[in-house]
Amino acid sequence: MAEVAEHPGPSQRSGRGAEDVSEHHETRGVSGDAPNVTTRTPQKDIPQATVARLATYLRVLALLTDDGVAIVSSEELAVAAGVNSAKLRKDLSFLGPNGVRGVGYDVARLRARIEDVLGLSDGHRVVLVGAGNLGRALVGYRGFRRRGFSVVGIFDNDAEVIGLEVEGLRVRDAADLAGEIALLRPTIAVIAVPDDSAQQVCDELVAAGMQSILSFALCQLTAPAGVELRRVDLAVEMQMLSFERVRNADPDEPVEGSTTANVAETATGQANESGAAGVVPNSAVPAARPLTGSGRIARRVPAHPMPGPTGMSVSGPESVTERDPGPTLVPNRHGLSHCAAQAAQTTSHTATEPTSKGSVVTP
Ligand SMILES: NC(=O)c1ccc[n+]([C@@H]2O[C@H](COP(=O)([O-])OP(=O)(O)OC[C@H]3O[C@@H](n4cnc5c(N)ncnc54)[C@H](O)[C@@H]3O)[C@@H](O)[C@H]2O)c1
Repeated sequence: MAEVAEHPGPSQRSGRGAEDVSEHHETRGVSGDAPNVTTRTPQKDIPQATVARLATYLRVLALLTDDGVAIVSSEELAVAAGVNSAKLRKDLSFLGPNGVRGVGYDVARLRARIEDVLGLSDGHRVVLVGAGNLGRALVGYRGFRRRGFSVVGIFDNDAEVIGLEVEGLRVRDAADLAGEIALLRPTIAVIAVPDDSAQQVCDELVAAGMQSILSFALCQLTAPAGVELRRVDLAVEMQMLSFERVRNADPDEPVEGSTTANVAETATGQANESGAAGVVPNSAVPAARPLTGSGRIARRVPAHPMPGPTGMSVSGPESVTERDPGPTLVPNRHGLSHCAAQAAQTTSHTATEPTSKGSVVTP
């Protein structure tokens, strides 16, 4: 938390910018003076981009709590979250009055309020289907539990995997999915099976009553209306980084061991010095640009990044500034042909793709 303390640090006293918190004052929700959350903000009124940023604020608030910080100003919270303070105040206005003019936000109360709005107050029970490389890494990541997501069941259909213990959980037989889900009462299901099994698993989860499904399969899945289906593709995140890296390259500034021509070749997939299309030798890779560069991702990085525990990062700034390494991902051994066949019929929301209204548009 040293980063927060330095720029300028949240404290037990009111911080700079605390007076700004009075900008948001909606009549619904809790009063700034009320000790308890009594009224739910209608979640449907909150834009999805704001929801994604609320999750970021929540992460920052959790770290502040860990550090014993009781009050934080809007400016301090904004810096730590990597957004500008006006946007933060606008986001928090959806929660109703929370801050106190000249004082700031009560960290515990704001945290509880955001958890309430995000539906996290009671935590979530998560089941995961596919106890392979990815599934085991996800189950092994303790950050989920810290953030209210407890994996209560893990399933597989491989006889050699069923019965194995993963992080204290016995891998259950996927054939028993429906009955086990009725017993386990999960609120979220995660799909980590190969692409050619993903739709079938999705259908089984829906049939078992699951209404919130997160899929790591690369192919797009379909589900009935009323089922919230989100997809995470870390490769898309890296493709976006790749794009930003190329876009941020200054054509007038030669980079050691490289030329602007190299950059252009990388972007277009044309042959470079090595003679291989789209492959650039290490020496030709341009140096990283300063975070203050003109690129969209670079602009979203906080001036003073705050590391913190994160889960499957599908959002903006925190994915650049994580403290915890998160799950270790192992390359998939399956092809993509199945996905291509399904690409035409999609209903899933893609958490990481730029076309989504999802969390990629965080600050
Ligand atoms: N979105 C991402 O960023 C990302 C990253 C890595 C992997 N993936 C995807 O995650 C999936 C899993 O990858 P992996 O490397 O863990 O694969 P893996 O082969 O190591 O594990 C897959 C597991 O699923 C099980 N399985 C297969 N069919 C099943 C079914 N019908 N019901 C229950 N279990 C079943 C297998 O027995 C195996 O244990 C793949 O689709 C991969 O493309 C996505």
